[in-house]
Amino acid sequence: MNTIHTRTDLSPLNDQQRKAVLSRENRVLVLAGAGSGKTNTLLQKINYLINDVQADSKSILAITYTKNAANEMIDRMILAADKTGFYKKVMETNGLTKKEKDQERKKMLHKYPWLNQITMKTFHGLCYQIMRDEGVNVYDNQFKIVHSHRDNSADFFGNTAPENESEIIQKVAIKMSEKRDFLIALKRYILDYFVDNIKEDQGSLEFRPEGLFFTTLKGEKVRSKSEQYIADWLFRNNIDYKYELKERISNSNFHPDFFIPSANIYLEHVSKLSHPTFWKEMELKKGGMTCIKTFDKATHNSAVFNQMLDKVIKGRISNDLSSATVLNYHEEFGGFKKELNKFFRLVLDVKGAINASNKSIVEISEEASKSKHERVRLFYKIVLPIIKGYDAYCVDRSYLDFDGLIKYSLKLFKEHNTIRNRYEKQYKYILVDEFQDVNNQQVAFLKYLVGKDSQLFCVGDDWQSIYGFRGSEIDFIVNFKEHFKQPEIITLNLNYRSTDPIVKASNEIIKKNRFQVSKDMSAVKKGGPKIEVNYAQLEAETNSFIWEKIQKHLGEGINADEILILYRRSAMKTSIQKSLEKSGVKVQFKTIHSAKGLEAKVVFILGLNSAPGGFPDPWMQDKIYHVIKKTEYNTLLEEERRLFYVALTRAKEHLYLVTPYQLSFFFKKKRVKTGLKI
Ligand SMILES: Nc1ncnc2c1ncn2[C@@H]1O[C@H](COP(=O)(O)OP(=O)(O)OP(=O)(O)O)[C@@H](O)[C@H]1O
Repeated sequence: MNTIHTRTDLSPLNDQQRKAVLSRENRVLVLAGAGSGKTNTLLQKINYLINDVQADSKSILAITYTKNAANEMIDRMILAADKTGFYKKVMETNGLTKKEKDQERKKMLHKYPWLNQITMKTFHGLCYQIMRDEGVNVYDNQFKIVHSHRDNSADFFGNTAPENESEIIQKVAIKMSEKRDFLIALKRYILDYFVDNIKEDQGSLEFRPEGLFFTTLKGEKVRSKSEQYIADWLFRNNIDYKYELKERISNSNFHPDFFIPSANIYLEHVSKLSHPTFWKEMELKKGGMTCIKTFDKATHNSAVFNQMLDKVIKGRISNDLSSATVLNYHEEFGGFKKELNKFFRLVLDVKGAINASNKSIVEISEEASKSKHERVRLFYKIVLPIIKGYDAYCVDRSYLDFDGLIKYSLKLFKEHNTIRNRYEKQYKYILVDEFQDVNNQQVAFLKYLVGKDSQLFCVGDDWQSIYGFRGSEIDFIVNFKEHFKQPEIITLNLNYRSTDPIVKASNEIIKKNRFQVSKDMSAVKKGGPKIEVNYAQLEAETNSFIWEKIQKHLGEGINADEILILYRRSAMKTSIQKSLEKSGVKVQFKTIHSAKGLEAKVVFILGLNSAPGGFPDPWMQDKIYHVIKKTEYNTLLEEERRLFYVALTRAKEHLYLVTPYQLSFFFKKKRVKTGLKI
């Protein structure tokens, strides 16, 4: 490339990075693999716009995916501007709290007004600003922000609602549980799918594990789904019963399935798997007791079964059953708090995915009713009314949650062209980091915001798109030119972060994906140690492998905070984390999803076995999400591979792939133990 004289020092950049910085095209996508300096390029672009294009700082908008990323961007801009080295020293001061860092950042921004005037925000932060200034046109201007269950860090300057998303969703469910039927349906769902963990392929009647497996509404365990049904029916009808009560008639012990004291009858449920009931009946007869038999066949149709129970049991009870006792939410769920919290987390994630999609609640409800899995159908039957209740609760109190911020900003732009024009005119340069993670709503918003003559400068890596389950659409980056007309697409091919073996291995893995933009990444750092793969029969063996390696690297002078242990599910790290903590070694533990953007000298990736719950486990994504977005096995597997790519590329020098049990099929036919050759 010919030397171009610029006020901004672009000499540290490589040719492609420089090309991106200098581009004057209106739509630019910088597409590149991990560690290639995308964020760096974006920051230099801002410097170039200010120093060379002489753009007004107020006309620059940089959008990041997380609040932390926005702060990091601001920090990097301040560091570049502060020639005294003061801010660098501050940042390097050990033990500064987040609050103190925020204060220092604010002070520095005052020192550099041009920097202060650049808008560097997340989509939510930007929409908050827009709604605060113009929201009165589409919403109550006294609105309060409801914090997301995932991110409580955003600061809305005293404009935060007194309750967060999680608290509201539970409040709504509690209110709805005043209706007995709703409470019972919710409890049944939690017991089946969060306590008993029944899987969708375990057909409700045929699935009959040994022993007492199924939890009844009353809270005890019974042997089959049919028995559970009978127990629940009795509970719902407020009829007291004893399950498998030990009886002794004429010298022999036996356990009739149910005894109902108020009717003085026994109930025996008969299925193909039941032991013969003949002698039990004889014994009961001898004792002058009534025994009623119910049959499995009848339970296939719940209406018929209900009718039968109504007839044979209610008729024999003298009590007035109409005054069923009021069930109390807190009492009913007292013993299942953990499971209930898990359920609500899922509800909130699903709510987010629905909001990120283009589908309405009605469409989701129709789609869900067609699911072949009972678990999925029941989930939406219970959850969609909760989500509706949540939305109504927020509107009543002028609350806006993160999804609401973008939804109403979009509405504002759609319905108020003059306002939209004003923003379009203001932001002449719109830069978006991590573009692979955008969802439908965010792209719709961008399309309103970016004017014909403004520059949209996106950077991202389709190989690192890992939030499909939350609604991110990889298609926006892979098929960028279909969404934004005539773009210039620049690829960066050099990885500055990782050594040669790491870059080669990660390329090799990701190339197996079909839906991707192929890129040729190569390492700037040649040489470097081989990747080590360790698998053993026992978890204790893999743990001692990790332990020894950590000791070795600490001995070499590598800091503990340069050692990162990555996992897909928290169960994978529990035992090793415990033993490291006990010995006082403070390495970083992160889920792969939360390690995005990080780097470390030494990285361990745990749990690499392709068993259910391992990694990869494409079916780990709950089928509940398939209602919002149809997803096939291969698509899910590709996302798993991208997740693995993100994990691999966090490592700068030493990379260890570790698992007890069977090794992942990500490595089949590769050499294992040590010295993986890829
Ligand atoms: N031209 C360059 N010369 C030397 N080092 C560079 C250059 N560009 C980037 N780097 C370094 O490479 C590393 C990765 O850069 P950066 O974090 O910007 O990459 P990225 O592409 O955003 O990474 P990822 O997508 O994996 O999060 C950083 O340490 C950065 O300083």
